[in-house]
Amino acid sequence: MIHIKALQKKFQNTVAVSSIDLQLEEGQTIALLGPNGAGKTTTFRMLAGLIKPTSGSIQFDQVAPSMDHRHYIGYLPQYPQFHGWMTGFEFLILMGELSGMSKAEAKERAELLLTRTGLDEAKHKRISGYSGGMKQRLGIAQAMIHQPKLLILDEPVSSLDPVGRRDVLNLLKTLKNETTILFSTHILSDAEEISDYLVVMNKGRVVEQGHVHDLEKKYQKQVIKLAVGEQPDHFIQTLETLPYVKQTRQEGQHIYLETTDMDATRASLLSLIIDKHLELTHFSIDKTTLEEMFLEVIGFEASSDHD
Ligand SMILES: Nc1ncnc2c1ncn2[C@@H]1O[C@H](COP(=O)(O)OP(=O)(O)OP(=O)(O)O)[C@@H](O)[C@H]1O
Repeated sequence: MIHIKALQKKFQNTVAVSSIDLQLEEGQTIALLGPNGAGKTTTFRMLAGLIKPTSGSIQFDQVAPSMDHRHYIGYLPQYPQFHGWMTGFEFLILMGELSGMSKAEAKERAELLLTRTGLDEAKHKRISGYSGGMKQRLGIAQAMIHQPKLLILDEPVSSLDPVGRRDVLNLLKTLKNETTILFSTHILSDAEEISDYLVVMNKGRVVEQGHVHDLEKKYQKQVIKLAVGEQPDHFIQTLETLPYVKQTRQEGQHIYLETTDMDATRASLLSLIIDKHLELTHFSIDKTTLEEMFLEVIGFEASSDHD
């Protein structure tokens, strides 16, 4: 649906986005992840048609290259501006009219979106009295006023308190079925919770991308944590000879054992402990999270700077 090819943006001497290639599919919720300065906002501003790429191309399947693709996109900037003296209802009607609707159409759409975003009760109140979460929900309603096919949200939950954050995440979950959503965040658990596809950027480049479940499979490690009544360093040598054991490490009295086959390793480990009459004082199974994937790909990039 969106084909991004060799997209680059330079600001004087800063390369904000460095030749990225992406294919984004219709109907998905896509999270763009990355630390500060990764190039997320710059990528979004190019997609939304607010700034021109230095080179490369963005092609929308449903929009002819000669056409303005902006009607196709709803955009919520990282720091949205509102007229605080207006009510939420007035603001949405104004935004609808600015996007080319008649007053009657804009009113109807505003009513609908205020209900969708849970702002019905506050619709005749001034925006200056809205909480951060309410403003962000109003911002999402504004981005959806013209029924865009693609909703681009720049860090929609970063500045919110836990309640506001939860409200916006829940709203995004309900919007998933009606539009393609592309949003940025540096909080991986938010991305994991609501998105189907993850794109990780660092220093202007895409360093990893894939469907959430594929990335989980690729990066999730299965780890056994155990403690036995024997010096761990001695026991570790025996553990390393077990099949499927990939890596072991010791932290105090605990041994961490990474395996490629949890069932087989658990069985052989427990029979080893019984055979050797060892006292098992701790046994648990952990899975690493995508958080570690995020740190790994970001960390890898950071260290490659020193090459
Ligand atoms: N208008 C500009 N002029 C000069 N440099 C810019 C401009 N906009 C962005 N940059 C630089 O481009 C790089 C990428 O910035 P960008 O805002 O796209 O990152 P980001 O991933 O959105 O970061 P954040 O999470 O902090 O919002 C940064 O080094 C930033 O300083």
